[in-house]
Order: sequence, then structure tokens, then C-alpha cells
Amino acid sequence: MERNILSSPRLAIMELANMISVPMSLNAVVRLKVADVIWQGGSNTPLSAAEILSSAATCGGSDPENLQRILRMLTSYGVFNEHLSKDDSQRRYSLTEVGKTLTTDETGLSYAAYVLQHHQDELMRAWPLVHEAVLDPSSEPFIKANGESAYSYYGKKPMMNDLMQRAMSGVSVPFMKAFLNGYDGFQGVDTLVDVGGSAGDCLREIMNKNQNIKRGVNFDLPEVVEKAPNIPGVTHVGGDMFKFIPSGDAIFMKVCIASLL
Ligand SMILES: C[S@@+](CC[C@H](N)C(=O)[O-])C[C@H]1O[C@@H](n2cnc3c(N)ncnc32)[C@H](O)[C@@H]1O
Repeated sequence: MERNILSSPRLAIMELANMISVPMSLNAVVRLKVADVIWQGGSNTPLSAAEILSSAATCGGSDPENLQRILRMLTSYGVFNEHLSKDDSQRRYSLTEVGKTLTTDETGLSYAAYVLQHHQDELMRAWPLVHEAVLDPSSEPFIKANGESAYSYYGKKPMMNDLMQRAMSGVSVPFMKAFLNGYDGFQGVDTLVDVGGSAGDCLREIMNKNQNIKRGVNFDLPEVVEKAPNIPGVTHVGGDMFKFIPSGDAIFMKVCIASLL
């Protein structure tokens, strides 16, 4: 399905006003486990909405028509390919390269946790308050909506803490593998500190690729490192980066400072 909506300003502003339907539909297919059902270990066989819902691997559901509406919407945003069968007039859906990022890999990772993490209730409560970040920047929208800052809030809720770690692992492991294929800036580093390193995935990937790094320090909030797995050569250190940062030959930081919420 081709999208050329920006050719009309009136349509473009309506598209922008309704944009929330896109991530919400993405959230729906993740919750329904649609990507893994279509992928089936690599077959990526096009399936109709009814066939998807009849799979034991989905969360169930009895309205294929509504699922098809969601699938068509996401097809127009490049998540699925739509195949119209001449035999039975059914619309069937396979995964595009974008859609494949939602499938669970052999280590249990995917981008699905990132989608869920970004649409959990607490964040959704903060988004309507973004204008408040301009009117009254004394406190963040997340704090106004939930009473405390996001990371401190996550730390107190084991499920949110776990989802946050899975979300970052799902995104950062494939990212770091690709990044490290073209980056050699860790030469000469013996001790590397990752600030805001979450479960330590970035450090593990960096150290696997750069055997000269003998010691990794994964620095994050105490409740986060408490749940981090053992990684050979890596010491997990808990603390607040705004108060102190462990010393090393080099400091690595990835996606741990800027946020409007
Ligand atoms: C978006 S995640 C990025 C994780 C990791 N760098 C990556 O790219 O996969 C941000 C991380 O910063 C951590 N963080 C937030 N505030 C922190 C603070 N004050 N001190 C240390 N870590 C903090 C969070 O707990 C979280 O693990």
C-alpha cells in the first residue's frame, strides 16, 4: 500500500493528529504475539488474520476483522507485507524487514519489549503533560503524572525494572553488534566503564569484540545492577551518575541522558 499523504497539507495534519494509532497498533500486535506466529522459526508464511488468531502461540482472540484492520494499518507503515489471494480473496500478511525486528531470536531477545516499555501506563499518563515541560519546567511530566522520576519509579517496581532491562537488551545487542563491526576506538583501553549500562549487554558485546579490555565496570542505579546477570570480566557497580562515576581508562555512555519526559 503506497502512502503519499504529505502531498496535501490538510491530510498531512490529520495524519499527524491521528499518529497515535500507529504505535498503539504496534503495541497491539506485540501483545497479541503476531510477529512470532507469522515468523514460525523463519518460514514467514503469509497468514490471514483468522489464521493468526487460530495459532496456539497468540494470546487468543475472536475478532479477526479487527485484527485485519490493525494489520492493514501497519502494512501501510512498512511492518507487514499484504498478499491478496486470488483463490479465496483472503488478505494474508508476512513480515517485512521492519516487522522481523519483533520476532524473538534464539537468545529470547526482540524489539517487542521496547515497544511495550514505551507504551506502559505510567509513560502514557505523562505524554499529555509534555506542554507542561515548557510552562513549568521545575518538574518533569513523568513526575507530575506519577509522583517520582521514571528510573526511580521503575526501580521500585520489579516488573517495570525487568521490562526496561529486556527492552534495552533487545535494542542494544543487535545495535552494538552492527556498531562494533565498523568501530575500532576501544584500542588501548584496559578498563572500560559503561555509565547507565543497564544489564551490561553493551559492555559484554564491546569486550567480546575487544579482547584488550580486561576489566569492565557496568555502572547503573543500584536496583538495576542488582538484577543484572553475571558477565565474565564485568563488575556491576550501583550508584547515581550525577553523584559519582567509577574511574577507568575510558567512559562509555549510550542513551542515558536526554529525555523530555
Ligand atoms: C535508556 S537506558 C540505556 C541503557 C544502555 N546504556 C543501553 O543503551 O542499552 C538508560 C539507563 O540509564 C540508567 N540511569 C538513569 N539514571 C541514572 C543515574 N542517575 N545513574 C546511573 N544510571 C542511571 C537507567 O537505569 C538505564 O539503565
